[in-house]
Amino acid sequence: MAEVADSCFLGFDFSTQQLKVVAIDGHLAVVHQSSVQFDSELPEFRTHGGVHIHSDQLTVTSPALMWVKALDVLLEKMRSAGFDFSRVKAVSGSGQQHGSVFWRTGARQTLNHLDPRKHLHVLLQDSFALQDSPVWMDSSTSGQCQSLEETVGGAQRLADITGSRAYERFTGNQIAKIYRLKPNEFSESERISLVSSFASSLFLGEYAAIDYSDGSGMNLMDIGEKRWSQVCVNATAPALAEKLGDLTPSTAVLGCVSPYYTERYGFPQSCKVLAFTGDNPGSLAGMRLREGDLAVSLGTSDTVFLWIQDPKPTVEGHIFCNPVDCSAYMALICFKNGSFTRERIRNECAGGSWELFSSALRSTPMGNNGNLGMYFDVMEITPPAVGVHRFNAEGQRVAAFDREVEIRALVEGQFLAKRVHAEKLGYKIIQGTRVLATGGASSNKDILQVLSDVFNAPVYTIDVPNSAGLGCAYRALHGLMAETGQSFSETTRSAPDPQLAVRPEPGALEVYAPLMLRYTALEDQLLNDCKL
Ligand SMILES: Nc1ncnc2c1ncn2[C@@H]1O[C@H](COP(=O)(O)OP(=O)(O)O)[C@@H](O)[C@H]1O
Ligand SMILES: O=C(CO)[C@@H](O)[C@H](O)COP(=O)(O)O
Repeated sequence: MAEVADSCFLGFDFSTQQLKVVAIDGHLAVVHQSSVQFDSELPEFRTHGGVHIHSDQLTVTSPALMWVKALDVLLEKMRSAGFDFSRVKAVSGSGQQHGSVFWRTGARQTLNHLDPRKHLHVLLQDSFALQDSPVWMDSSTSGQCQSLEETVGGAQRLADITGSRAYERFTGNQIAKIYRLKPNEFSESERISLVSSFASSLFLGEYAAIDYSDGSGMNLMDIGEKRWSQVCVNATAPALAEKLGDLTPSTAVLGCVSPYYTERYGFPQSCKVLAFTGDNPGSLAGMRLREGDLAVSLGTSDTVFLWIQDPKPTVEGHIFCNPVDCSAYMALICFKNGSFTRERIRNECAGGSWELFSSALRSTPMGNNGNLGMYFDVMEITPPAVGVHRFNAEGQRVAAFDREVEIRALVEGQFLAKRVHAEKLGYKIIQGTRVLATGGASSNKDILQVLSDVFNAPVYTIDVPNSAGLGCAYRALHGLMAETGQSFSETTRSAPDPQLAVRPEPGALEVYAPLMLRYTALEDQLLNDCKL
Protein backbone atom coordinates (compact mmCIF):
# COMPACT_ATOMS: atom_id res chain seq x y z
CA MET A 1 0.00 0.00 0.00
CA ALA A 2 2.80 2.37 0.99
CA GLU A 3 4.35 1.66 -2.39
CA VAL A 4 1.23 2.87 -4.21
CA ALA A 5 1.11 6.11 -2.25
CA ASP A 6 4.85 6.60 -2.75
CA SER A 7 4.71 6.16 -6.49
CA CYS A 8 4.21 9.09 -8.75
CA PHE A 9 3.03 9.70 -12.34
CA LEU A 10 3.80 12.76 -14.43
CA GLY A 11 1.70 14.43 -17.14
CA PHE A 12 3.42 17.15 -19.21
CA ASP A 13 1.51 19.55 -21.45
CA PHE A 14 3.41 21.34 -24.23
CA SER A 15 0.66 23.86 -25.04
CA THR A 16 0.73 27.08 -27.04
CA GLN A 17 1.79 29.54 -24.36
CA GLN A 18 3.51 27.36 -21.79
CA LEU A 19 4.84 24.00 -20.69
CA LYS A 20 3.04 22.61 -17.65
CA VAL A 21 3.35 19.50 -15.53
CA VAL A 22 1.00 17.75 -13.12
CA ALA A 23 2.21 14.99 -10.77
CA ILE A 24 -0.19 12.56 -9.12
CA ASP A 25 0.43 9.81 -6.61
CA GLY A 26 -0.84 6.24 -6.85
CA HIS A 27 -4.11 7.32 -5.19
CA LEU A 28 -4.63 9.92 -7.97
CA ALA A 29 -4.01 12.88 -5.64
CA VAL A 30 -2.25 15.83 -7.27
CA VAL A 31 1.08 16.23 -5.47
CA HIS A 32 2.88 18.77 -7.63
CA GLN A 33 2.19 21.29 -10.41
CA SER A 34 4.57 23.60 -12.17
CA SER A 35 4.84 25.55 -15.42
CA VAL A 36 7.12 27.59 -17.66
CA GLN A 37 5.67 30.55 -19.60
CA PHE A 38 7.41 30.85 -22.96
CA ASP A 39 7.10 34.65 -23.44
CA SER A 40 8.21 35.73 -19.98
CA GLU A 41 10.55 32.94 -18.88
CA LEU A 42 12.28 32.34 -22.20
CA PRO A 43 12.35 35.92 -23.57
CA GLU A 44 15.36 35.12 -25.78
CA PHE A 45 12.98 33.38 -28.21
CA ARG A 46 10.93 36.60 -28.57
CA THR A 47 7.56 34.91 -28.85
CA HIS A 48 4.23 36.59 -28.28
CA GLY A 49 1.71 34.18 -26.83
CA GLY A 50 4.25 31.40 -27.49
CA VAL A 51 4.38 31.98 -31.25
CA HIS A 52 5.82 34.12 -34.04
CA ILE A 53 3.26 35.53 -36.45
CA HIS A 54 5.04 36.12 -39.77
CA SER A 55 4.64 39.20 -41.97
CA ASP A 56 2.05 37.51 -44.24
CA GLN A 57 -0.17 37.27 -41.10
CA LEU A 58 -0.93 33.67 -42.09
CA THR A 59 2.26 31.79 -41.24
CA VAL A 60 2.60 31.06 -37.52
CA THR A 61 5.54 29.18 -36.02
CA SER A 62 7.27 28.45 -32.71
CA PRO A 63 10.97 27.67 -32.23
CA ALA A 64 11.38 23.94 -31.59
CA LEU A 65 14.39 24.67 -29.39
CA MET A 66 12.21 26.85 -27.13
CA TRP A 67 10.14 23.79 -26.23
CA VAL A 68 13.34 21.86 -25.47
CA LYS A 69 14.70 24.65 -23.27
CA ALA A 70 11.34 24.92 -21.51
CA LEU A 71 11.71 21.28 -20.50
CA ASP A 72 15.21 22.01 -19.08
CA VAL A 73 13.80 24.92 -17.08
CA LEU A 74 10.77 22.96 -15.87
CA LEU A 75 12.79 19.97 -14.67
CA GLU A 76 15.26 22.29 -12.88
CA LYS A 77 12.31 24.09 -11.26
CA MET A 78 10.88 20.79 -10.04
CA ARG A 79 14.25 19.78 -8.64
CA SER A 80 14.62 23.15 -6.85
CA ALA A 81 11.15 22.66 -5.36
CA GLY A 82 12.39 19.37 -3.86
CA PHE A 83 10.45 17.11 -6.23
CA ASP A 84 11.59 13.52 -5.77
CA PHE A 85 12.06 12.09 -9.28
CA SER A 86 12.99 8.66 -7.89
CA ARG A 87 9.27 8.01 -7.20
CA VAL A 88 8.19 8.48 -10.82
CA LYS A 89 6.88 5.20 -12.22
CA ALA A 90 5.69 6.54 -15.58
CA VAL A 91 5.47 9.76 -17.59
CA SER A 92 3.15 10.79 -20.36
CA GLY A 93 2.09 14.07 -21.84
CA SER A 94 0.39 16.09 -24.51
CA GLY A 95 1.19 18.75 -27.06
CA GLN A 96 -0.71 21.47 -28.87
CA GLN A 97 -2.19 19.60 -31.80
CA HIS A 98 -1.10 19.65 -35.47
CA GLY A 99 2.32 21.36 -34.94
CA SER A 100 5.29 19.62 -36.56
CA VAL A 101 8.95 19.20 -35.65
CA PHE A 102 11.47 18.45 -38.40
CA TRP A 103 14.44 16.50 -36.96
CA ARG A 104 17.68 16.87 -38.91
CA THR A 105 19.47 13.73 -40.13
CA GLY A 106 21.69 12.58 -37.27
CA ALA A 107 19.33 13.78 -34.53
CA ARG A 108 18.41 10.19 -33.64
CA GLN A 109 22.08 9.56 -32.77
CA THR A 110 22.10 12.66 -30.58
CA LEU A 111 18.88 11.59 -28.85
CA ASN A 112 20.35 8.13 -28.24
CA HIS A 113 23.45 9.55 -26.50
CA LEU A 114 22.31 12.47 -24.37
CA ASP A 115 25.12 13.60 -22.06
CA PRO A 116 23.57 14.01 -18.58
CA ARG A 117 26.03 16.77 -17.64
CA LYS A 118 24.52 19.12 -20.20
CA HIS A 119 21.18 20.78 -20.79
CA LEU A 120 18.94 19.31 -23.48
CA HIS A 121 18.80 22.59 -25.38
CA VAL A 122 22.59 22.60 -25.67
CA LEU A 123 22.67 18.97 -26.81
CA LEU A 124 19.86 19.38 -29.34
CA GLN A 125 20.63 22.84 -30.72
CA ASP A 126 21.67 21.47 -34.12
CA SER A 127 19.03 18.75 -34.27
CA PHE A 128 16.28 20.55 -36.18
CA ALA A 129 16.24 20.90 -39.96
CA LEU A 130 13.56 23.56 -39.51
CA GLN A 131 14.19 25.90 -36.56
CA ASP A 132 10.65 27.25 -36.64
CA SER A 133 7.94 24.66 -36.33
CA PRO A 134 4.59 25.32 -37.99
CA VAL A 135 1.86 25.39 -35.31
CA TRP A 136 -1.93 25.09 -35.19
CA MET A 137 -2.49 28.84 -35.61
CA ASP A 138 -1.00 28.76 -39.12
CA SER A 139 -3.46 29.30 -41.94
CA SER A 140 -1.08 29.65 -44.88
CA THR A 141 -1.78 26.35 -46.64
CA SER A 142 -5.07 26.91 -48.51
CA GLY A 143 -3.46 25.84 -51.79
CA GLN A 144 -2.19 22.58 -50.29
CA CYS A 145 -5.65 21.89 -48.80
CA GLN A 146 -7.37 22.37 -52.12
CA SER A 147 -4.90 20.13 -53.87
CA LEU A 148 -5.24 17.34 -51.26
CA GLU A 149 -9.05 17.36 -51.48
CA GLU A 150 -8.90 17.27 -55.28
CA THR A 151 -6.49 14.32 -55.29
CA VAL A 152 -8.50 12.32 -52.79
CA GLY A 153 -11.89 12.91 -54.40
CA GLY A 154 -13.36 15.81 -52.50
CA ALA A 155 -13.74 17.22 -49.01
CA GLN A 156 -16.25 14.62 -47.80
CA ARG A 157 -14.13 11.75 -49.12
CA LEU A 158 -11.10 13.12 -47.26
CA ALA A 159 -13.23 13.45 -44.11
CA ASP A 160 -14.40 9.84 -44.52
CA ILE A 161 -10.78 8.68 -44.54
CA THR A 162 -9.01 11.03 -42.13
CA GLY A 163 -11.89 12.33 -39.96
CA SER A 164 -11.65 15.88 -41.32
CA ARG A 165 -11.79 17.73 -44.62
CA ALA A 166 -8.52 19.51 -45.39
CA TYR A 167 -7.68 22.12 -42.78
CA GLU A 168 -4.85 24.65 -43.13
CA ARG A 169 -3.35 23.85 -39.72
CA PHE A 170 -3.41 20.07 -40.18
CA THR A 171 0.09 18.63 -40.29
CA GLY A 172 -0.04 17.01 -43.73
CA ASN A 173 -0.86 20.31 -45.40
CA GLN A 174 1.91 22.02 -43.43
CA ILE A 175 4.36 19.32 -44.51
CA ALA A 176 3.26 19.72 -48.15
CA LYS A 177 4.03 23.43 -47.90
CA ILE A 178 7.48 22.85 -46.38
CA TYR A 179 8.26 20.27 -49.08
CA ARG A 180 7.40 22.85 -51.76
CA LEU A 181 8.93 25.99 -50.21
CA LYS A 182 11.86 24.52 -48.26
CA PRO A 183 12.91 21.39 -50.18
CA ASN A 184 16.38 21.33 -48.60
CA GLU A 185 15.03 21.41 -45.06
CA PHE A 186 12.54 18.72 -46.03
CA SER A 187 15.17 16.42 -47.47
CA GLU A 188 17.50 17.06 -44.51
CA SER A 189 14.77 15.79 -42.16
CA GLU A 190 15.06 12.17 -41.10
CA ARG A 191 11.91 12.31 -38.96
CA ILE A 192 8.85 14.53 -38.73
CA SER A 193 7.14 14.46 -35.35
CA LEU A 194 4.03 16.06 -33.94
CA VAL A 195 4.63 18.30 -30.92
CA SER A 196 3.37 15.43 -28.77
CA SER A 197 5.62 12.72 -30.27
CA PHE A 198 8.56 15.17 -30.32
CA ALA A 199 8.05 15.63 -26.57
CA SER A 200 7.87 11.89 -25.90
CA SER A 201 11.05 11.47 -28.00
CA LEU A 202 12.83 13.82 -25.59
CA PHE A 203 11.97 11.51 -22.70
CA LEU A 204 12.60 8.30 -24.59
CA GLY A 205 15.95 9.32 -26.10
CA GLU A 206 14.64 7.84 -29.34
CA TYR A 207 12.09 8.82 -31.96
CA ALA A 208 8.66 8.11 -30.51
CA ALA A 209 5.71 6.93 -32.57
CA ILE A 210 2.76 9.22 -33.24
CA ASP A 211 -0.31 8.06 -31.33
CA TYR A 212 -3.63 7.36 -33.05
CA SER A 213 -5.48 10.19 -31.35
CA ASP A 214 -3.10 13.07 -32.16
CA GLY A 215 -2.29 11.39 -35.49
CA SER A 216 -5.93 11.96 -36.43
CA GLY A 217 -5.22 15.70 -36.70
CA MET A 218 -2.92 15.42 -39.71
CA ASN A 219 -5.15 14.71 -42.74
CA LEU A 220 -2.79 11.75 -43.24
CA MET A 221 -4.16 8.91 -41.14
CA ASP A 222 -6.99 6.54 -41.96
CA ILE A 223 -8.91 6.80 -38.68
CA GLY A 224 -10.87 3.59 -39.31
CA GLU A 225 -7.87 1.42 -40.20
CA LYS A 226 -5.53 3.30 -37.85
CA ARG A 227 -2.69 3.44 -40.34
CA TRP A 228 -1.25 6.02 -42.72
CA SER A 229 -3.55 6.56 -45.69
CA GLN A 230 -1.47 5.79 -48.79
CA VAL A 231 -3.41 8.18 -50.98
CA CYS A 232 -3.02 11.08 -48.52
CA VAL A 233 0.64 10.43 -47.75
CA ASN A 234 1.49 10.11 -51.45
CA ALA A 235 -0.37 13.32 -52.24
CA THR A 236 1.55 15.22 -49.56
CA ALA A 237 5.26 14.63 -50.18
CA PRO A 238 7.52 11.90 -51.57
CA ALA A 239 8.76 9.14 -49.25
CA LEU A 240 6.81 10.72 -46.43
CA ALA A 241 5.80 7.50 -44.66
CA GLU A 242 9.46 6.81 -43.75
CA LYS A 243 9.82 10.24 -42.19
CA LEU A 244 6.63 9.83 -40.18
CA GLY A 245 7.56 6.48 -38.65
CA ASP A 246 5.01 4.16 -37.09
CA LEU A 247 1.68 4.91 -35.49
CA THR A 248 0.90 3.55 -32.04
CA PRO A 249 -2.17 3.12 -29.82
CA SER A 250 -2.51 6.09 -27.48
CA THR A 251 -2.39 3.73 -24.51
CA ALA A 252 0.94 2.13 -25.49
CA VAL A 253 4.02 2.00 -23.30
CA LEU A 254 6.86 3.11 -25.61
CA GLY A 255 9.79 2.10 -23.40
CA CYS A 256 11.74 3.44 -20.44
CA VAL A 257 13.11 6.95 -19.94
CA SER A 258 16.53 7.68 -21.41
CA PRO A 259 19.47 7.20 -19.01
CA TYR A 260 19.83 11.02 -19.27
CA TYR A 261 16.90 11.45 -16.86
CA THR A 262 18.11 8.72 -14.52
CA GLU A 263 21.57 10.17 -14.23
CA ARG A 264 20.71 13.87 -14.26
CA TYR A 265 17.49 13.94 -12.24
CA GLY A 266 17.26 10.55 -10.50
CA PHE A 267 14.32 9.01 -12.38
CA PRO A 268 14.25 5.21 -11.83
CA GLN A 269 15.69 3.23 -14.75
CA SER A 270 12.38 1.38 -14.94
CA CYS A 271 10.31 4.59 -15.34
CA LYS A 272 8.03 4.05 -18.35
CA VAL A 273 7.20 6.50 -21.13
CA LEU A 274 3.61 6.19 -22.27
CA ALA A 275 2.66 7.53 -25.71
CA PHE A 276 2.07 11.29 -25.64
CA THR A 277 -1.05 12.65 -27.35
CA GLY A 278 -2.78 15.91 -28.35
CA ASP A 279 -3.76 18.42 -25.69
CA ASN A 280 -7.49 18.12 -26.40
CA PRO A 281 -7.38 14.31 -26.19
CA GLY A 282 -5.36 14.79 -22.98
CA SER A 283 -8.14 17.01 -21.60
CA LEU A 284 -10.76 14.40 -22.48
CA ALA A 285 -8.82 12.02 -20.24
CA GLY A 286 -8.33 14.64 -17.49
CA MET A 287 -12.01 15.49 -17.31
CA ARG A 288 -12.90 11.80 -17.48
CA LEU A 289 -15.47 12.65 -20.11
CA ARG A 290 -18.48 10.34 -20.35
CA GLU A 291 -20.63 9.76 -23.38
CA GLY A 292 -23.29 12.51 -23.38
CA ASP A 293 -21.01 15.13 -21.77
CA LEU A 294 -19.85 18.14 -23.69
CA ALA A 295 -16.40 19.57 -22.91
CA VAL A 296 -15.50 23.20 -23.56
CA SER A 297 -11.83 24.14 -23.35
CA LEU A 298 -11.12 27.87 -22.99
CA GLY A 299 -7.35 28.04 -23.54
CA THR A 300 -5.41 29.84 -26.26
CA SER A 301 -7.82 28.18 -28.66
CA ASP A 302 -11.38 27.44 -27.63
CA THR A 303 -12.50 23.90 -28.39
CA VAL A 304 -15.64 21.87 -27.93
CA PHE A 305 -15.32 18.12 -27.80
CA LEU A 306 -17.31 15.00 -27.07
CA TRP A 307 -16.81 11.27 -26.67
CA ILE A 308 -18.48 9.37 -29.52
CA GLN A 309 -18.84 5.72 -30.35
CA ASP A 310 -19.98 5.78 -34.00
CA PRO A 311 -18.18 8.47 -35.95
CA LYS A 312 -19.86 10.10 -38.94
CA PRO A 313 -17.27 12.51 -40.31
CA THR A 314 -18.63 15.60 -42.08
CA VAL A 315 -17.00 18.60 -43.69
CA GLU A 316 -17.40 20.52 -40.44
CA GLY A 317 -15.46 19.66 -37.28
CA HIS A 318 -13.11 16.75 -36.72
CA ILE A 319 -13.23 13.12 -35.69
CA PHE A 320 -10.20 11.86 -33.76
CA CYS A 321 -9.46 8.40 -32.41
CA ASN A 322 -10.22 8.31 -28.70
CA PRO A 323 -7.11 8.61 -26.50
CA VAL A 324 -8.23 6.25 -23.74
CA ASP A 325 -10.37 3.67 -25.54
CA CYS A 326 -9.11 2.33 -28.86
CA SER A 327 -12.62 1.28 -29.94
CA ALA A 328 -14.09 4.78 -29.51
CA TYR A 329 -13.67 8.23 -31.05
CA MET A 330 -13.97 11.88 -30.11
CA ALA A 331 -15.45 14.76 -32.07
CA LEU A 332 -13.86 18.20 -31.86
CA ILE A 333 -14.56 21.71 -33.09
CA CYS A 334 -11.82 24.33 -32.84
CA PHE A 335 -12.22 28.10 -32.59
CA LYS A 336 -9.07 30.09 -33.15
CA ASN A 337 -10.26 33.39 -31.66
CA GLY A 338 -10.29 32.31 -28.02
CA SER A 339 -8.20 33.82 -25.24
CA PHE A 340 -6.29 36.36 -27.32
CA THR A 341 -9.54 37.96 -28.47
CA ARG A 342 -10.93 37.97 -24.92
CA GLU A 343 -7.68 39.58 -23.76
CA ARG A 344 -7.89 42.26 -26.47
CA ILE A 345 -11.44 43.20 -25.50
CA ARG A 346 -10.47 43.08 -21.80
CA ASN A 347 -7.62 45.50 -22.52
CA GLU A 348 -9.76 47.84 -24.62
CA CYS A 349 -12.95 47.76 -22.56
CA ALA A 350 -11.94 46.77 -19.02
CA GLY A 351 -8.54 48.41 -18.47
CA GLY A 352 -6.78 45.04 -18.69
CA SER A 353 -8.62 43.68 -15.62
CA TRP A 354 -10.46 40.35 -15.60
CA GLU A 355 -12.35 41.63 -12.53
CA LEU A 356 -13.75 44.59 -14.50
CA PHE A 357 -14.44 42.29 -17.46
CA SER A 358 -16.47 40.10 -15.09
CA SER A 359 -18.39 43.02 -13.59
CA ALA A 360 -19.40 44.04 -17.12
CA LEU A 361 -20.86 40.56 -17.60
CA ARG A 362 -22.71 40.81 -14.28
CA SER A 363 -24.13 44.24 -15.03
CA THR A 364 -25.53 43.41 -18.48
CA PRO A 365 -28.63 41.25 -19.06
CA MET A 366 -28.76 37.81 -20.71
CA GLY A 367 -29.24 38.41 -24.41
CA ASN A 368 -27.52 41.82 -24.27
CA ASN A 369 -30.75 43.63 -25.22
CA GLY A 370 -30.47 42.09 -28.68
CA ASN A 371 -26.93 43.30 -29.42
CA LEU A 372 -24.92 40.52 -30.99
CA GLY A 373 -21.30 40.31 -32.11
CA MET A 374 -18.84 38.06 -33.91
CA TYR A 375 -15.21 38.75 -33.13
CA PHE A 376 -12.78 37.11 -35.51
CA ASP A 377 -9.55 39.05 -35.01
CA VAL A 378 -7.76 36.49 -37.16
CA MET A 379 -9.22 34.19 -39.81
CA GLU A 380 -11.47 31.85 -37.81
CA ILE A 381 -11.57 28.10 -38.29
CA THR A 382 -15.24 27.66 -37.38
CA PRO A 383 -16.75 29.45 -39.28
CA PRO A 384 -14.09 30.42 -41.85
CA ALA A 385 -14.61 34.18 -41.52
CA VAL A 386 -12.61 37.18 -40.41
CA GLY A 387 -13.30 40.61 -38.91
CA VAL A 388 -15.46 42.08 -36.18
CA HIS A 389 -19.19 42.16 -36.93
CA ARG A 390 -21.67 43.90 -34.62
CA PHE A 391 -25.44 43.90 -34.99
CA ASN A 392 -28.03 45.81 -32.94
CA ALA A 393 -31.43 44.51 -31.83
CA GLU A 394 -32.92 45.48 -35.20
CA GLY A 395 -30.32 43.38 -37.01
CA GLN A 396 -28.51 46.44 -38.37
CA ARG A 397 -24.74 46.49 -38.52
CA VAL A 398 -23.20 48.97 -36.08
CA ALA A 399 -19.63 50.20 -35.84
CA ALA A 400 -19.25 50.08 -32.07
CA PHE A 401 -20.91 49.08 -28.80
CA ASP A 402 -20.60 50.59 -25.35
CA ARG A 403 -17.80 48.89 -23.40
CA GLU A 404 -19.97 46.68 -21.25
CA VAL A 405 -22.18 45.71 -24.18
CA GLU A 406 -19.04 44.88 -26.16
CA ILE A 407 -17.80 42.53 -23.45
CA ARG A 408 -21.09 40.65 -23.24
CA ALA A 409 -21.45 40.59 -27.04
CA LEU A 410 -18.02 38.96 -27.31
CA VAL A 411 -18.64 36.24 -24.72
CA GLU A 412 -22.21 35.49 -25.85
CA GLY A 413 -21.10 35.43 -29.50
CA GLN A 414 -18.30 32.97 -28.70
CA PHE A 415 -20.64 30.62 -26.82
CA LEU A 416 -23.52 30.89 -29.30
CA ALA A 417 -21.04 29.82 -32.00
CA LYS A 418 -20.01 26.82 -29.90
CA ARG A 419 -23.58 25.69 -29.36
CA VAL A 420 -24.67 26.30 -32.96
CA HIS A 421 -21.74 24.30 -34.32
CA ALA A 422 -22.02 21.50 -31.75
CA GLU A 423 -25.68 21.11 -32.75
CA LYS A 424 -24.75 21.11 -36.44
CA LEU A 425 -22.59 18.09 -35.62
CA GLY A 426 -25.67 16.42 -34.18
CA TYR A 427 -25.09 17.12 -30.50
CA LYS A 428 -28.31 17.70 -28.52
CA ILE A 429 -28.50 19.36 -25.11
CA ILE A 430 -30.85 17.15 -23.11
CA GLN A 431 -31.93 16.75 -19.51
CA GLY A 432 -28.84 15.59 -17.63
CA THR A 433 -26.30 17.08 -20.06
CA ARG A 434 -23.14 18.19 -18.27
CA VAL A 435 -20.98 20.91 -19.79
CA LEU A 436 -17.42 20.41 -18.52
CA ALA A 437 -15.24 23.51 -18.73
CA THR A 438 -11.46 23.67 -18.63
CA GLY A 439 -8.54 25.88 -19.72
CA GLY A 440 -7.36 29.26 -18.41
CA ALA A 441 -10.69 31.12 -18.72
CA SER A 442 -12.61 28.39 -16.90
CA SER A 443 -11.37 29.96 -13.66
CA ASN A 444 -13.72 32.90 -14.39
CA LYS A 445 -17.18 32.19 -12.95
CA ASP A 446 -18.86 35.04 -14.83
CA ILE A 447 -17.66 33.69 -18.14
CA LEU A 448 -18.89 30.24 -17.07
CA GLN A 449 -22.31 31.73 -16.16
CA VAL A 450 -22.74 32.91 -19.76
CA LEU A 451 -21.65 29.47 -20.98
CA SER A 452 -24.23 27.82 -18.75
CA ASP A 453 -27.00 30.21 -19.84
CA VAL A 454 -26.29 29.85 -23.57
CA PHE A 455 -26.24 26.04 -23.30
CA ASN A 456 -29.04 26.01 -20.71
CA ALA A 457 -27.10 23.33 -18.85
CA PRO A 458 -25.07 23.16 -15.65
CA VAL A 459 -21.33 23.76 -16.02
CA TYR A 460 -18.83 21.65 -14.11
CA THR A 461 -15.12 22.19 -13.59
CA ILE A 462 -12.28 20.17 -12.14
CA ASP A 463 -9.89 21.55 -9.53
CA VAL A 464 -6.89 21.37 -11.83
CA PRO A 465 -7.25 23.89 -14.68
CA ASN A 466 -4.56 22.01 -16.63
CA SER A 467 -6.83 19.12 -17.51
CA ALA A 468 -4.49 17.96 -20.31
CA GLY A 469 -1.57 17.53 -17.90
CA LEU A 470 -3.79 15.83 -15.34
CA GLY A 471 -5.27 13.56 -18.00
CA CYS A 472 -1.80 12.54 -19.11
CA ALA A 473 -0.74 11.78 -15.53
CA TYR A 474 -3.83 9.52 -15.37
CA ARG A 475 -2.87 8.04 -18.74
CA ALA A 476 0.67 7.34 -17.45
CA LEU A 477 -0.83 5.39 -14.55
CA HIS A 478 -3.32 3.65 -16.83
CA GLY A 479 -0.48 2.69 -19.19
CA LEU A 480 0.98 0.53 -16.44
CA MET A 481 -2.41 -1.07 -15.69
CA ALA A 482 -3.54 -1.47 -19.31
CA GLU A 483 -1.56 -4.71 -19.71
CA THR A 484 -3.90 -6.25 -17.14
CA GLY A 485 -6.84 -5.19 -19.31
CA GLN A 486 -8.04 -2.55 -16.86
CA SER A 487 -10.04 0.22 -18.52
CA PHE A 488 -9.21 3.90 -18.11
CA SER A 489 -12.46 4.53 -16.25
CA GLU A 490 -11.66 1.74 -13.77
CA THR A 491 -8.14 3.11 -13.24
CA THR A 492 -9.47 6.61 -12.53
CA ARG A 493 -12.61 5.60 -10.61
CA SER A 494 -11.40 7.16 -7.35
CA ALA A 495 -10.37 10.48 -8.93
CA PRO A 496 -12.36 13.52 -7.75
CA ASP A 497 -15.52 14.11 -9.80
CA PRO A 498 -16.01 17.40 -11.62
CA GLN A 499 -17.72 19.94 -9.35
CA LEU A 500 -20.78 21.98 -10.21
CA ALA A 501 -19.60 25.54 -10.91
CA VAL A 502 -22.78 27.30 -12.15
CA ARG A 503 -26.36 26.56 -13.16
CA PRO A 504 -28.32 28.35 -15.87
CA GLU A 505 -30.29 31.40 -14.75
CA PRO A 506 -34.08 31.07 -14.91
CA GLY A 507 -35.30 32.26 -18.30
CA ALA A 508 -32.05 31.42 -20.12
CA LEU A 509 -33.80 29.08 -22.54
CA GLU A 510 -36.33 31.73 -23.58
CA VAL A 511 -33.57 34.28 -24.19
CA TYR A 512 -31.07 32.11 -26.04
CA ALA A 513 -33.27 29.82 -28.16
CA PRO A 514 -34.25 32.70 -30.48
CA LEU A 515 -30.72 34.11 -30.34
CA MET A 516 -29.36 30.79 -31.60
CA LEU A 517 -31.55 31.14 -34.69
CA ARG A 518 -30.50 34.76 -35.16
CA TYR A 519 -26.83 33.85 -34.77
CA THR A 520 -27.13 31.03 -37.31
CA ALA A 521 -28.79 33.32 -39.86
CA LEU A 522 -26.21 36.07 -39.36
CA GLU A 523 -23.36 33.62 -39.70
CA ASP A 524 -24.85 32.21 -42.93
CA GLN A 525 -25.24 35.74 -44.25
CA LEU A 526 -21.62 36.55 -43.36
CA LEU A 527 -20.32 33.45 -45.12
CA ASN A 528 -22.42 34.25 -48.20
CA ASP A 529 -21.08 37.81 -48.24
CA CYS A 530 -17.52 36.41 -48.08
CA LYS A 531 -18.20 34.29 -51.19
CA LEU A 532 -19.42 37.30 -53.22
N1 LIG B 1 -9.59 35.09 -14.83
C1 LIG B 1 -9.53 34.86 -16.15
N2 LIG B 1 -10.58 35.15 -16.92
C2 LIG B 1 -10.54 34.89 -18.26
N3 LIG B 1 -9.48 34.35 -18.89
C3 LIG B 1 -8.40 34.03 -18.16
C4 LIG B 1 -8.36 34.27 -16.76
N4 LIG B 1 -7.15 33.83 -16.31
C5 LIG B 1 -6.46 33.38 -17.40
N5 LIG B 1 -7.20 33.49 -18.51
C6 LIG B 1 -6.84 33.14 -19.89
O1 LIG B 1 -6.29 31.84 -19.95
C7 LIG B 1 -5.37 31.80 -21.05
C8 LIG B 1 -4.41 30.64 -20.88
O2 LIG B 1 -5.16 29.44 -20.88
P1 LIG B 1 -4.44 28.02 -20.91
O3 LIG B 1 -5.52 27.01 -20.95
O4 LIG B 1 -3.47 27.93 -19.79
O5 LIG B 1 -3.67 28.14 -22.29
P2 LIG B 1 -2.79 27.12 -23.14
O6 LIG B 1 -2.95 25.77 -22.49
O7 LIG B 1 -3.34 27.19 -24.53
O8 LIG B 1 -1.37 27.64 -23.09
C9 LIG B 1 -4.70 33.17 -21.01
O9 LIG B 1 -4.29 33.53 -22.32
C10 LIG B 1 -5.78 34.08 -20.45
O10 LIG B 1 -6.39 34.85 -21.47
O1 LIG C 1 -5.81 23.21 -33.10
C1 LIG C 1 -6.28 22.85 -32.04
C2 LIG C 1 -7.21 21.72 -31.96
O2 LIG C 1 -7.57 21.20 -33.20
C3 LIG C 1 -5.89 23.56 -30.78
O3 LIG C 1 -6.81 23.30 -29.75
C4 LIG C 1 -4.48 23.21 -30.36
O4 LIG C 1 -4.44 21.88 -29.87
C5 LIG C 1 -3.93 24.22 -29.35
O5 LIG C 1 -4.36 24.03 -28.07
P1 LIG C 1 -4.24 25.08 -26.83
O6 LIG C 1 -2.79 25.41 -26.65
O7 LIG C 1 -5.09 26.25 -27.17
O8 LIG C 1 -4.81 24.30 -25.66
